[in-house]
Amino acid sequence: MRQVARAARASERALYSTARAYEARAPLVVAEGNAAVAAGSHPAVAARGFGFAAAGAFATAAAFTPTAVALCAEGEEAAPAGAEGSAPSSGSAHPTVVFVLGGPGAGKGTQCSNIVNDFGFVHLSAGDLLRAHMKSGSEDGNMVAEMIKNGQIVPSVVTVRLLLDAMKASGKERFLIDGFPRNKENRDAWEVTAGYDCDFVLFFDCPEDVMERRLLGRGETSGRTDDNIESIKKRFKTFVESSMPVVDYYAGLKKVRSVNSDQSPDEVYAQTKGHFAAFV
Ligand SMILES: Nc1ncnc2c1ncn2[C@@H]1O[C@H](COP(=O)(O)OP(=O)(O)O)[C@@H](O)[C@H]1O
Ligand SMILES: O=c1ccn([C@@H]2O[C@H](COP(=O)(O)OP(=O)(O)O)[C@@H](O)[C@H]2O)c(=O)[nH]1
Repeated sequence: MRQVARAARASERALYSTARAYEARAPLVVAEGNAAVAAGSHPAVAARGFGFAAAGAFATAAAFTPTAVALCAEGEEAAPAGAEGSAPSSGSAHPTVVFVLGGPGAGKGTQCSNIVNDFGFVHLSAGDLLRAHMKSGSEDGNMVAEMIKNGQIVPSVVTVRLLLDAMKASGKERFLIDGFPRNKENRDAWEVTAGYDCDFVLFFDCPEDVMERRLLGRGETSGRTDDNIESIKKRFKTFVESSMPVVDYYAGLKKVRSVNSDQSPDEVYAQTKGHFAAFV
């Protein structure tokens, strides 16, 4: 444990210099990133005061990764992911966060609504937040719109800020973060910016042909620019190449609670709620 803590502190010092070097190169973006940090609720993170840039996010995330891993390793030792259905101990220093992952159309949103009703979680869909942001007339709205249509992953600086703002605005302590993190950069940025990792990942496992049928059905009424066959194919590719490695990463940490979502909604929920027994 001491070794891990030392490694984390060393990485943190390295992170701080990286962030400072970065700040010198991109002051405007860091200012935006700091706004995101200020919106977050974790004091240790606010004290660090660093930011991400849309343009440089990928390179920067790579520089941050050792810290994220060190902090994660430390967190794991201090607060293990726990057995099925276990809740974090009371007095936890951070909110309860469950990342809800699964392919497009796997049924994440549908099941999140059920969990909200029964277990008092707040449901934050990263996709819904991005779609609202895109329609809000924001400066980067066009970029977000284009990326969603093409099934690409919006830079973390945008998504993490939207999520942390929404969490803060809710004033609540239990969150289902639906459809995020979608790649390694998202995951690293979350952990560094929020200052803590998720409690566990709820993963909906569904075959691609089933998801495709559902999405085409949803597309008849959703009005979404990406519920069409061309965008759906791109989203599947992004899911396999970028998002599944995140699920695999958490599986390696024994943090994934998996549900077969190729069943009726009621059957899926019967399995899903078993993972939340500790939150009644
Ligand atoms: N278990 C299920 N069986 C059949 N249809 C489903 C099931 N779960 C969700 N759906 C439908 O499939 C579509 C995609 O579900 P949704 O919850 O929006 O998925 P996601 O949030 O993973 O993209 C919606 O039209 C929804 O009503
Ligand atoms: O953290 C996120 C969540 C969503 N998206 C974008 O929003 C789209 C729709 O995501 P959502 O979760 O709403 O729908 P799903 O693909 O799961 O049906 C994705 O394809 C991405 O383009 C993103 O970039 N980052």
